[in-house]
Amino acid sequence: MITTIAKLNEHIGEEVKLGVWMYNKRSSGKIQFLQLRDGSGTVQGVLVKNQVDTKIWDNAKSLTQESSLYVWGKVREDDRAPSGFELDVTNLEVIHIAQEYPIANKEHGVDFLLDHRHLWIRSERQRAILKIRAEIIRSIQSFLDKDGFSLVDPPVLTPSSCEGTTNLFHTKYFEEDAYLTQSGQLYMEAAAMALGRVYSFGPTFRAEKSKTRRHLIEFWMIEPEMAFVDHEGNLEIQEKLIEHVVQSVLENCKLELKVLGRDTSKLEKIKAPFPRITYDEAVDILQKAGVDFTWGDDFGAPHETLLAEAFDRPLFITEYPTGIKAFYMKPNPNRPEVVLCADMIAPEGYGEIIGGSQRIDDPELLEQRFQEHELPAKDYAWYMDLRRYGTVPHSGFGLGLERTVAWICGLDHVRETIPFPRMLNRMYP
Ligand SMILES: NC(=O)C[C@H]([NH3+])C(=O)NS(=O)(=O)OC[C@H]1O[C@@H](n2cnc3c(N)ncnc32)[C@H](O)[C@@H]1O
Ligand SMILES: [Mg+2]
Repeated sequence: MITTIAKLNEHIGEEVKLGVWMYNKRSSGKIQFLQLRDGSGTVQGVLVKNQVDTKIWDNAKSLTQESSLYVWGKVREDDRAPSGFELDVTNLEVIHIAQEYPIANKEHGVDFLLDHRHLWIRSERQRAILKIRAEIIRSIQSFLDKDGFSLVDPPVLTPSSCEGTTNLFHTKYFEEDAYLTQSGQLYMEAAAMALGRVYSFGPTFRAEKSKTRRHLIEFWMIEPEMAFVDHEGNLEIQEKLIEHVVQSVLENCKLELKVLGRDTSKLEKIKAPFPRITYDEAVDILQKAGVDFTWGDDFGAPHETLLAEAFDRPLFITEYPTGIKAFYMKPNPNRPEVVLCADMIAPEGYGEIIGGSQRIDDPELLEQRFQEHELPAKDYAWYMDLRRYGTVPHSGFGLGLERTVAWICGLDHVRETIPFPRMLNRMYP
């Protein structure tokens, strides 16, 4: 019966059949060692010349890197093997002899690997990253579903902006102008008035002409939105969520974290509550550290790194100046020049992974913000209705999936965190 490498522990001593690709091999003349993978894991197939038909031996010899085959063999425990098992091969059937594989088992440049991303994702490292990405998604949804959140899907084609008009992706919607969504938030606010606690999970788009290790043009965001939850309640949900996600990856992705060589002791420390400093306190820290920084400016990556390095878990920076934040953010009632928002800054220099805030729930103030931000009221008439018909205090946040994956995996660049990265000057493959 055909099984998978991940389930070999259920078949110790048994003869099994696997569908695999051979990603490497070595031979001692009388024994061939086939490095096999099937997407669920890797195992070494051992072929002994005098124990199989010549035809099987020759078929094995003909295998090239990434050739596909069925292989039969007896599962044998071997604690020297990463998976704990080896396969004593008794038969094999070639499915396809791969052409000369472009990604040889050696170093390649980033652009070459990105040009071959459709093949690069087969490598053990990239597979490990994508498995951890999948676990992060699973654990986020599990946490939110258990906490009474409902998944709601916002539109991707939208008539207006949410996060400013400088990085909108414009397209045509028949005769009308349309924009790829920057954030599902505004629609999540409508959904929260219907279902209480909701979240969206999907691609979002920012035409940002910035080539940094944190920015993608298309990235995936999880956007929870909660009716009757205030600023502090928002932070508490975020820190519990991140604690749960990190613990889930530590529990369920041990092998993948080992493949990446990730120092998991740093992840073990990620426990709520997370430290909170205000924007004012952050400015004070920077200025005392000799950084030339003016109140009212936004933080850049170096500032976030310096501020976070004093902490071993994510840091909330709260209450930024109203003037540098989005139109929808609720001002602090006692100090209107700052808003009830927070960025969550990951440790180890990974920067902002979450942006969130309490939303303006006062109709007059929101009308005023549309004028201040020169936003066409007609495009937001539906959004104003949320304040005309039973407005309530509500808050939410956007978790950037790729930046979270980069931090938890300990990666240098977000391009490895998404199956097919869209970056400045790259939309292929
Ligand atoms: N529902 C909400 O309240 C979300 C809110 N409307 C929003 O979009 N906030 S954000 O612009 O800070 O983006 C949120 C997160 O989205 C990530 N982000 C934001 N922009 C990017 C780019 N360009 N590449 C990768 N990741 C990005 C990053 O982790 C940010 O913290
Ligand atoms: Mg932000």
